[in-house]
Amino acid sequence: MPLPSHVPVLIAGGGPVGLTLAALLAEYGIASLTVEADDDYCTGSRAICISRRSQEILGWAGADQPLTATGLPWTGGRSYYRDREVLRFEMPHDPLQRYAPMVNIQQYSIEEYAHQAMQRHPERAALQWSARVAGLRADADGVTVEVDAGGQRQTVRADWLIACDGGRSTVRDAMGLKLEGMQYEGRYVIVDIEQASTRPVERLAWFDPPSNPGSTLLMHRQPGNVWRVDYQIRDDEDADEAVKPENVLPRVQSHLDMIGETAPWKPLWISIYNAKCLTLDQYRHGRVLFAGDAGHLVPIFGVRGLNSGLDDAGNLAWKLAWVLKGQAPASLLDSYSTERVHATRQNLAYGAKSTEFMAPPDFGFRLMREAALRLALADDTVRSLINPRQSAPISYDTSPLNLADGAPQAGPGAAPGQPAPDAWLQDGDAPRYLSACFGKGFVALAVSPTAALAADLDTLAASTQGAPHPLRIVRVGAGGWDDAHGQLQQRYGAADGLVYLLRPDGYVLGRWNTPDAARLRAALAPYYPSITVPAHKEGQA
Ligand SMILES: O=C(O)CCc1cccc(O)c1
Repeated sequence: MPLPSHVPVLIAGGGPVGLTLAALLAEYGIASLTVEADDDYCTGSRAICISRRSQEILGWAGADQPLTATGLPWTGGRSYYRDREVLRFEMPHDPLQRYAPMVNIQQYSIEEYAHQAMQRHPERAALQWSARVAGLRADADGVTVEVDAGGQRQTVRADWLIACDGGRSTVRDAMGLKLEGMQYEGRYVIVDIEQASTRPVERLAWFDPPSNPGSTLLMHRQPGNVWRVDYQIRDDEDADEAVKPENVLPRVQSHLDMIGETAPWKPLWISIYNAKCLTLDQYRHGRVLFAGDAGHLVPIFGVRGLNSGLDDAGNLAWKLAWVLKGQAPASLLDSYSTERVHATRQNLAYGAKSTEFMAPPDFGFRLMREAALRLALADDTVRSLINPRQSAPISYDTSPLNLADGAPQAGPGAAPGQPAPDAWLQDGDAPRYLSACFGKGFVALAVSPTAALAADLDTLAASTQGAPHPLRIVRVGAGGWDDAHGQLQQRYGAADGLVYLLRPDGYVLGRWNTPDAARLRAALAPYYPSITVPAHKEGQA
């Protein structure tokens, strides 16, 4: 198939991050072409745990419904040392929440749902299978990309190239860039098996279990009676031998016997893994941007891999849209790199801690783990050391986009740079989730505004109506939505007159107490060219 000679955005890599980005861009009215080297969705279930934040992001793309319908929600887990339970944990959740804290589903399903979301915009989101980037030349205005597709080399000129082509990124290689960091030596065999079971969905971990003495073993349930089993192999084991079915099956069987799962089972997919903490130090290189594994490799423990890649897509989509629609200068994309490199460094710090527990890299870590596990048998206070530190959205504390905090007394939970907490509100009888307002334009959340403030906000919103993604006002109290469950009060310290400006990706840009119109205009002018800020007069404060 002939590829277009020019596209606004070329996405290299049609995995879950690339396809989600394409679907988000299409929602924002931006056309993209995604090229994927394989001829179908991935094989093997690969990433399996989708965080609440990732579910929200997939929701902006319109890909959350099949995920919620098929995925297996879970809220916590249990860990065992030898044959005794040493930890039972719950992730923060309440029955009013829009999404479960975590949903288990095979990566290929995420790819399929994101692709389906793309297909709702056939004019804006094209996917070419069996097409790989073979070379590129970037300049100040765009990137000329050589693509091998259907046995032919074709040239595509892209205004922007987004590398979502995974850990072995050809874009990264072509640009001579290297991931920096470290790798752990401890290796895990990853096996998917099919077995019917009535066991609840939760994270299960065994340290030194009688079924596999000396090893650590994880189990996660996935849809379709599929179980992910990860187990650590000994340092002296040969990797090629370790993944042979004749070596894998007895270890899995021994574990199933131990936990009393007696139904017939069969292996579906076998792989091997060692934890890596690697990143580029910048995700923007002129007209080329990196997202997901192409830019960073994060340990699986704590499930930050795919989830951080989807966060990249959520951060990048609105910024690219704003730049491409002429609503913001290209320098806005520098903040993508600053924010997401910061997030990766946090994720790597958490991931490293989890890995040091799951695959202790030396005698010292092994000894510490042994001590923690033994103590945890008797002492509740030690149990937090065993907690897997599950993925959570990272705050952008030092983002250049954050505005000075005008309402610190409202508490730290929704300060500028924080992921905006969700809240279940009521619009008359209709329930409304605040998070459902994200993924479009900026949102001004106003708590019981005075009549003058409400009028200022309405004027401001009206002045953005011609923009591709206008400002939306969410008024709570005083004739607006109702904080019926007290969640806004609890999470936003919602005193009368507070105004929060929330970014399209659901991060807090700024907050103030009864701000005047000039302050709100100044805050939003960088994102809405129709909002003008009067020139600063000499001598004015
Ligand atoms: O529960 C954990 O800490 C890791 C779960 C997981 C995530 C992705 C792949 C995999 O094999 C296991």
